[in-house]
Formats: sequence, structure tokens, C-alpha cells
Amino acid sequence: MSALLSVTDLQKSFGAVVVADATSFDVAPGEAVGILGPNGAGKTSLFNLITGTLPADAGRINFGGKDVTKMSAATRCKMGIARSFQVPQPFGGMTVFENALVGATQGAGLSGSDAEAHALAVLDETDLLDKANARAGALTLLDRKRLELTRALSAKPKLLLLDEIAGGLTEAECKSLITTIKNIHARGTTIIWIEHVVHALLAVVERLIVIDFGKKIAEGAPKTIMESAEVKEIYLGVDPDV
Ligand SMILES: Nc1ncnc2c1ncn2[C@@H]1O[C@H](COP(=O)(O)OP(=O)(O)OP(=O)(O)O)[C@@H](O)[C@H]1O
Repeated sequence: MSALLSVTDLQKSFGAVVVADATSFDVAPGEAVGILGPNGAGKTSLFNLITGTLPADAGRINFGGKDVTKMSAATRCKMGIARSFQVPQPFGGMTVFENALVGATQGAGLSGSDAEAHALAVLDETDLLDKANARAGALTLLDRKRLELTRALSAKPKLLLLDEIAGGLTEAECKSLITTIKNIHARGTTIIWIEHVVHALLAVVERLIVIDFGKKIAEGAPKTIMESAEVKEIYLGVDPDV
């Protein structure tokens, strides 16, 4: 099956800081892929490049068989790429429902009762329905994370990019979020998930990509990757000879 997302020889630097160094990988429709790497490795920058908020210096991004490298972030969102942010970015003065409605209208292109019905269905899926009328700025951290998920999902994405959505949660909160993400994946949404909470990632993804200094240093089955000496050394700071 052809890839939903194809990243080829992607290059991006901020002065001397290289955040994407000849990065290439494919993601198949329906797959869940995890991205690991130390702080500052370029993981969030990779999402910015894929969503189009950051222009690439060189290389190509194909989505759904189309070259989107030069397309705007708004166009890519309408084509089906949506993300959650590491630091939740709700419209704080709006209600939870209104936040979901923004994604349904602006991202998914729905209007009227169709947009409202979709926003409510997503809030049900993300367990926020009982807080639909709460002001987004007043939510707990878990619910702000759930709202990030809601905002992304309400745009009806084919590809959902999750940026450290489990960070800062308690074990119990993390477990409940994993269940929600598993359900989203099970109904066919393709996921790329950046996460430092490794056990959360491993509960969902089928493949791991590890990046360091903008370079892909490993890619493969989660078990193989987590056991590789190179990854232990670079990512976990473990000396393979000890
Ligand atoms: N707009 C920018 N201008 C200059 N430097 C930037 C910019 N955005 C990111 N950087 C730098 O690029 C590097 C990679 O940042 P990025 O946020 O992509 O890393 P990350 O892997 O997501 O890190 P973390 O795990 O801490 O979130 C960092 O050194 C960061 O300071």
C-alpha cells in the first residue's frame, strides 16, 4: 500500500542548529508511529515542517500522494493533517464546545448542525462531553490535553500528530489518555506521536523512529529499537559497554 506520508531528504537549520538532517521516512495509512529523541533533537520542528508552519530548506513532503512541501499550513490542515501542541493552546476564553466547533468548521469544513454534531461526537470520544460548556482556560491539565486532542480530531484528520500529550500527567491520567488514543487509532486514524513518556508510546505505536541532532538514527519495531545499544547510549544516556 502506498504511504499516507512520505518525508524525503528533509533539511532544516536555524543558523548552526540543524533540526532536520536528510530526514526520510514513510508512514502507511492506519499506522501508529512513535518518535523518540533527546530534548532539542528536532522533534517538534519535524511536526512544524510536516504541518507547514515551518518552511523546509530542502527536501520533499508528500501527503496522500500529493507534494505538499510548498503548501500552506491551512491547506495541509484541510487535506487532513492535524496536530496537538506540547503546550496546550486552547482558545482560553471560549468554551470547550466552541473550541471543538472551530476545528469542525475551519478544519473539517463543516457548517451549521453538521459542525455541531461532529464537535459533540469528538467531545464524546475524548471524554469531554460533560465539560462542553466549561471555559477552556479553566480546565485541569488532563482536560487541557484532552482538548488539544479534541481540537485536532474535530478537523477530521487522516494524519494525527501528537506532541508530548502524556507529559505531566499522573499514572492514572496517562492510562486513561492511552485508552482514548488507542480507540482513535483503532478506528483508522494514522498517528505520529512524539513522547518522552516511553511506556505510553509503547502501549500504542507499532514502529519507532529515533532522532538526534535532527538526524534519524534508528527506525524499526519498538522492542528492537528500545534494546539497541545505540539508542540506549544516545537517548537514555546509558554507556553500552557498562
Ligand atoms: N524558530 C526557531 N528559531 C531558532 N531555533 C529554533 C527554533 N525552533 C527550534 N529551535 C531550536 O531547534 C532545536 C530543536 O528544537 P525542537 O523544539 O524541534 O526540539 P525537540 O526535539 O522537540 O525538543 P523537546 O523534546 O525539548 O521538545 C532546539 O535547539 C531549539 O532551540
